[in-house]
Amino acid sequence: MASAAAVFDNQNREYVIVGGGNAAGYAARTFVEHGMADGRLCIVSKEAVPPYERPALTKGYLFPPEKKPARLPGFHTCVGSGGQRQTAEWYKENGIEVLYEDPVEAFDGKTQTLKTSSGKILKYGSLIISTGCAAARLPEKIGGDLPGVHYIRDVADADSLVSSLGKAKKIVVIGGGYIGMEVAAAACGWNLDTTIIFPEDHIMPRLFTPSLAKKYEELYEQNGVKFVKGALIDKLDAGSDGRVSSAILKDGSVVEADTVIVGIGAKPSVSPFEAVGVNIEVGGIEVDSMFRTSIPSIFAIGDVAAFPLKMYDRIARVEHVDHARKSAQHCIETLLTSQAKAYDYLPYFYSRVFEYEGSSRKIWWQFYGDNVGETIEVGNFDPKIATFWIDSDSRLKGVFLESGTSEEFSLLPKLARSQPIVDKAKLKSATSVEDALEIARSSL
Ligand SMILES: Cc1cc2nc3c(=O)[nH]c(=O)nc-3n(C[C@H](O)[C@H](O)[C@H](O)COP(=O)(O)OP(=O)(O)OC[C@H]3O[C@@H](n4cnc5c(N)ncnc54)[C@H](O)[C@@H]3O)c2cc1C
Ligand SMILES: NC(=O)c1ccc[n+]([C@@H]2O[C@H](COP(=O)([O-])OP(=O)(O)OC[C@H]3O[C@@H](n4cnc5c(N)ncnc54)[C@H](O)[C@@H]3O)[C@@H](O)[C@H]2O)c1
Ligand SMILES: O=C1O[C@H]([C@@H](O)CO)C(O)=C1O
Repeated sequence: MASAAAVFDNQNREYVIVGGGNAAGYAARTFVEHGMADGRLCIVSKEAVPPYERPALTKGYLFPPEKKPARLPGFHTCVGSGGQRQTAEWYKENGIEVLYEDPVEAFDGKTQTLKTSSGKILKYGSLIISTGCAAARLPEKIGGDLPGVHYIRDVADADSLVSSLGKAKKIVVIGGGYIGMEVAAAACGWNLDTTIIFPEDHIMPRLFTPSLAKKYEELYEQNGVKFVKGALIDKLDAGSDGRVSSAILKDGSVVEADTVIVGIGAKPSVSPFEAVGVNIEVGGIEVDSMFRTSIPSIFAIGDVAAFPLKMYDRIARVEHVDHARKSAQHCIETLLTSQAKAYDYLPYFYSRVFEYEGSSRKIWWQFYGDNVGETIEVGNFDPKIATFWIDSDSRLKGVFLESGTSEEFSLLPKLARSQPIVDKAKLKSATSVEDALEIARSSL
């Protein structure tokens, strides 16, 4: 590609964002807010549509047809945080060039050029890598690519899943993390026979305590969902029609299924940017507190960025939308204003399930901070429950709340950010979630 830039001089771009996902949408907004988008910004996207709020794909998108599912253009960024809906027209009106379905396949840092799959050569002034993650897959040799086996990362995946759900009777969900929990709850809305299979002994092992997980598992069981815990998949088998027909577990047991949804984690999409510098511990492109990589004028944001999590003094990758939004805003603001402001992120995760009309119980939870130290759980899940993570110095490090009011939820980031010393005995003796939150508030 060495001479490409000279040949394709008309392909010069001042700012290029690679990846048209959640972070890209918020980055584009920040360019517009600073009057720096018009004729100067180009987004190179693998997908066929402008950036959208990815969380919707395992929530409103999977409502059954009669329960008014969410569809594009309804949830383009930045509506998820109460902002403007940036449709394809919005990008045009703001003079932003978007190349659709044309992923970047090659990168040359010396000549500052990118090559897309259609063969376009783009020379950039500044490059923002926002390629996100891709779903981890089960190997092809154990049936990971059989018809009827689904992964869910983008709207095309979600469309394919919806068409399978319409015909499905028995579904198997592999993985007990976010996708597993959200897709299994969605399947209840379609009245499908649903089994979740995962290797750990409880759901959401990265965040939930065993006791918290038990409450949610019971709710899923009341909705008819079956759990197979501590189990690994040996292979997925196909029926005579070539479609998946069962999951065979390592212990030899067989779980029948006409549709399988795999949610076994995500991998940062670093290719073709490996040379920019990959962090070996957490994966992803390594950046500093202003999202600058090791190469001048190249930045990385969102799921793919391995950044300094200042509060906890460690390098982290965060695969959640709040960080995608905030990292995008922070990176573009510091880039365009030359303000040397360090990103100081407070981790925030949430989920909402059983939201469809007619569901017997909606659930919605939020977590802020770090889930380290001992835990104190308050409440019976009727509907509220709270968990507090407290370190050996009695500092509150993390807090989880189910079914809070907006006022209660707004207390959580204050607590997790300031990490007050709490009276553990008093917190343990709290008679209700409201009481526990009041005790925590009074320690601020
Ligand atoms: C189904 C689902 C539900 C989720 N729900 C929640 C939730 O409820 N709450 C929450 O906090 N988080 C949730 N997340 C996580 C959240 O969506 C991500 O953290 C967020 O999308 C990250 O934004 P991003 O821009 O970094 O990556 P993405 O949004 O994944 O965007 C990356 C984009 O880059 C494109 N791309 C990749 N490689 C190339 C290339 N070489 N050239 C061009 N384009 C490329 C991809 O196709 C994609 O469009 C969910 C994720 C999924 C998959
Ligand atoms: N509400 C949310 O924040 C939300 C919702 C959906 C998706 N997401 C994001 O989407 C991405 C993918 O989600 P996910 O649920 O797949 O990842 P995850 O990391 O939350 O969960 C993966 C789960 O897969 C299981 N697992 C791992 N390896 C396995 C294997 N070989 N066989 C069987 N099971 C295995 C484990 O039970 C683990 O909990 C993540 O980045 C996640 O943060 C977030
Ligand atoms: O952050 C989110 O954005 C979407 C949706 O609210 C957009 O309309 C969604 O389901 C989230 O959790």
